[in-house]
Amino acid sequence: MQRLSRYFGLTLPNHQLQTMQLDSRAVKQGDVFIGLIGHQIDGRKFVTQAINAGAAAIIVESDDPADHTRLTWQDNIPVIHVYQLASQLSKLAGEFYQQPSTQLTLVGVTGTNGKTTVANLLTQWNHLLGKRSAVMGTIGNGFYQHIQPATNTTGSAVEIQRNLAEFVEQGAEFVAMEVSSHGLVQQRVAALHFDAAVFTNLSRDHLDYHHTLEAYAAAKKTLFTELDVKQRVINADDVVGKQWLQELPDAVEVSLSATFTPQHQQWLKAEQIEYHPLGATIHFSSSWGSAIFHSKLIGEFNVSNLLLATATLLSLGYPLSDLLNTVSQLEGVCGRMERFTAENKPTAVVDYAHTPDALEKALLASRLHCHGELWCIFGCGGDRDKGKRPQMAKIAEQLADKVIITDDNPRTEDAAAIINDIVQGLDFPNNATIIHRREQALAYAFEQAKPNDLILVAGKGHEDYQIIGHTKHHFSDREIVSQLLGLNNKT
Ligand SMILES: CC(=O)N[C@H]1[C@@H](OP(=O)(O)OP(=O)(O)OC[C@H]2O[C@@H](n3ccc(=O)[nH]c3=O)[C@H](O)[C@@H]2O)O[C@H](CO)[C@@H](O)[C@@H]1O[C@H](C)C(=O)N[C@@H](C)C(=O)N[C@H](CCC(=O)O)C(=O)O
Ligand SMILES: Nc1ncnc2c1ncn2[C@@H]1O[C@H](COP(=O)(O)OP(=O)(O)OP(=O)(O)O)[C@@H](O)[C@H]1O
Ligand SMILES: N[C@H](CCC[C@H](N)C(=O)O)C(=O)O
Ligand SMILES: [Mg+2]
Repeated sequence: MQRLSRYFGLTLPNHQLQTMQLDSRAVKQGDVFIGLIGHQIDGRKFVTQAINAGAAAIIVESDDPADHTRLTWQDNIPVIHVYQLASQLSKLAGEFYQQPSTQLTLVGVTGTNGKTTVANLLTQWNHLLGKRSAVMGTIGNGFYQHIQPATNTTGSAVEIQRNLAEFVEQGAEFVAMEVSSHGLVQQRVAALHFDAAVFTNLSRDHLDYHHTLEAYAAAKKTLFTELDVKQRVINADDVVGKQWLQELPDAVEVSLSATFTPQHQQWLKAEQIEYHPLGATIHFSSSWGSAIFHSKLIGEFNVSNLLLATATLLSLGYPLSDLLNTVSQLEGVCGRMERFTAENKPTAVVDYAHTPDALEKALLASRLHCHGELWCIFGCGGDRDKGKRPQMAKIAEQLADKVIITDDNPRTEDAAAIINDIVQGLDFPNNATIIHRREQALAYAFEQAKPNDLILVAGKGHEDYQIIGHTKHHFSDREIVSQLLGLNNKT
């Protein structure tokens, strides 16, 4: 409690507090419950429930500035009222958990696509270099190869500080985390101390939340302009990244283009890239020196992701020779351009492309590795940005030889209505096959495709569920593809 007393300038009982909890249902004896005014629910109505569950202190959001740091009591438990609590929570939780982000190297990764890939590459690379390293993001949170699933890409302000504190306690030296635009707008990372922040790219997504692309870009930008960040690593091939670089003269420029002319002191650019069936050979130069990387990753965008990770580590002082010695051991990330092959069967690539830009990139990358016909199986999530649906259809039709449209987490929407929105983007709707049940769509593709064809299964990547209504049913593209190929359940 002393830390809370100090933080708020209040005299509070001298109890030892346990965990900070945002959800009353998780409160245990000795915890602090935080009652926030949420988007859907007023969390303050759970104070009594939290006290009954054993909360030793309560902090509640107040909409009245005059109420700020007012102390009241309920059943002998102190209740501290805080104006605009949500925006202070990262700082408060940081104080509570003894500023864990200052006790390790923390890298934040933002952008529409590539966050999971770059964050996981950074963590995996640090592991290969012998450092205790953890990750937080879409696939989950935890040390390399010990990742526990998480609800959100970017956890709550409290969860992040708590996870970081646990990582510190378990000896972590390095953590990479995905920073979503929602996380930035909701101040979930506001008081973290980032050693580096990475920007991958910006394209259409989440307009249901941000409404305009400008607001979405502005949300991402705050990581580089408003938060405590030492190194800024920016994709100079991205239109938005290019603009930001003009405003951020200390930022590291990263480009896939040999004709790119660096303007800043720190930079890295590809000189030549060779794509081959099992990966890519990348010749690059940089302000830290030149090298040739042999990588198992496939697709042009993964070269961009890899070079962003490389520039980040170089800017943090990692020797180029260490990176060169380990780069070829880096594995692709679960459900991101993940290839499944069996003799005399079509190749399958399971990928998480669920935006128009990602689908385009995934199809172009697949084409590089496909000798027969290119199949594309995809759908669009319900209760998410509807505008992307016809755009994804158009891209699939233009870049694949065969298109199968199927369900992808219809959630509370009617699956037929979602597919109807998708089909509106097709110039030749009769050429596409519609099969709602995803396992049937996959089975159909594998029946019809020839051994030298490639089937891109897009949209679900690592997900092991199909959300229908509010229910999560077990479902995994990776498992089904493995079964269809007669593989030993590669999951
Ligand atoms: C709309 C939105 O973003 N909501 C986020 C927000 O929730 P909120 O505070 O508004 O929650 P609420 O449901 O109104 O509840 C208010 C409070 O009551 C508490 N409560 C509620 C019930 C109860 O019995 N007891 C109780 O104490 C809740 O714990 C909460 O603190 O803050 C929570 C904590 O940070 C988030 O988990 C939650 O994300 C929801 C689950 C969500 O779906 N968010 C998505 C849109 C999201 O954030 N996505 C991004 C991007 C993904 C991507 O890039 O693809 C992400 O970072 O995951
Ligand atoms: N640098 C990139 N540029 C464009 N597309 C990419 C890039 N990296 C990955 N992709 C595509 O986007 C998909 C999602 O990649 P990844 O999971 O790394 O991104 P993310 O930003 O974490 O996405 P999300 O916000 O959905 O978690 C991949 O499956 C791939 O199709
Ligand atoms: N984290 C993103 C990914 C969606 C992936 C796709 N499978 C879907 O359900 O739309 C979201 O929730 O919008
Ligand atoms: Mg992600």
